[in-house]
Amino acid sequence: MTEQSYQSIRLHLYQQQGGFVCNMQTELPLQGITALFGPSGCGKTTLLRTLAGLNERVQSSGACELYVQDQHGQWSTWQNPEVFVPSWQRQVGLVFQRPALFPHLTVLKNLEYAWVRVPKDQRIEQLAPHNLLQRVGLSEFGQRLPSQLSGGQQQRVALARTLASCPQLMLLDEPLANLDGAAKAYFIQLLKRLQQETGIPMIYVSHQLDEVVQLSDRLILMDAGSLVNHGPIAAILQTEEGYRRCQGENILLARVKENQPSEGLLAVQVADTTLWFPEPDTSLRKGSHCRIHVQAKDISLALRPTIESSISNSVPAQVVAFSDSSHQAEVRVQLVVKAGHEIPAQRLSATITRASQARLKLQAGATVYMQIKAVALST
Ligand SMILES: Nc1ncnc2c1ncn2[C@@H]1O[C@H](COP(=O)(O)OP(=O)(O)OP(=O)(O)O)[C@@H](O)[C@H]1O
Repeated sequence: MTEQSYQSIRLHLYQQQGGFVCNMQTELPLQGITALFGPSGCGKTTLLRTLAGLNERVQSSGACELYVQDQHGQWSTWQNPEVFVPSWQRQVGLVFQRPALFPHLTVLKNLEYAWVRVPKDQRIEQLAPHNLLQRVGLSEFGQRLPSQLSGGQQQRVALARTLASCPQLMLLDEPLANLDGAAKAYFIQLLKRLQQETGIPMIYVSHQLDEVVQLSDRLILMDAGSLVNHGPIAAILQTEEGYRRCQGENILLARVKENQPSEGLLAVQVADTTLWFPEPDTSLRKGSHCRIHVQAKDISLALRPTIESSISNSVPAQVVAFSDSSHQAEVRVQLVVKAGHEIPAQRLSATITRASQARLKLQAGATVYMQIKAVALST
């Protein structure tokens, strides 16, 4: 929808705060949703605040050079020893853990507050307050005060208000942290849809791996103040480092074979196997590539293809190795699904009990059949 969005960021940040040292030097493409993922205290918020223009004082205790590339390929400076562009001039939208809405303004007026501050020639009609309220499913709630909404609804208003400022980049700091299961699931789907519809790149901070894997297209792995790796999430999970840090979550690359809205089922091709699963998104076109998410605990292993089972998805794979899981009675089986025609061989993990490992006499090199419940798969 928007052609006004930033393309990439170039950053060199050196910062000491207490005993913590943040040292990052990178160029980050801005495409789709990028998750900043790493353990607590690794510097995710520090990086996000720097991008947002909330880290001006770093120049006195460290160094920061930050440049942004616009849609025409032009670079401009956001921060260096001579220049500091304040947050409000960066055209970035911020969403935090708490919605921070104006309590005395109605929902609609909260959105209008952001919209009227956008210069007329920079406004994107689809991001006008009424359109946004509809997009976040709150058309009926425009005249309510924030206090008359649930926490999940308030967070949707906060997201809509940020979009109403027509930003060229969205920065989100754990926006799901205070939401319960149902509100979280709704928000994840909403965020994915809004990103695809608006084309505005988003950088999203989280230390919840399942959230990150469901939501993001790209992943930045962080640890102890450094960037460990970054790239498309499926590629990162295939690296040794990504696999180790993201154990328990799998992304499979697949090609859409059939999308049957009447039965609500999607069929995708992975290597020579077809997987079926319920998928609400009927916009996925036949022949297009997609990514499938499945947790290691939702994959069981069999030595032969099973018949007469409610589990219809069975994918042949080869056992590569075993690694310990967090529970002593469990083991993670590293598997490789053989290459398809267009998609390379893919590594993933299944969690089973040690008792099952012994019973099946599983060893490296064995061929197994991964049984995956359809309801455990999602795009
Ligand atoms: N104002 C400050 N003064 C001193 N140390 C700070 C300050 N702000 C943050 N830190 C330290 O910097 C480190 C990085 O903090 P940051 O908030 O960026 O981490 P994070 O990865 O976002 O963590 P979390 O996931 O827990 O939110 C931490 O060790 C923190 O204690």
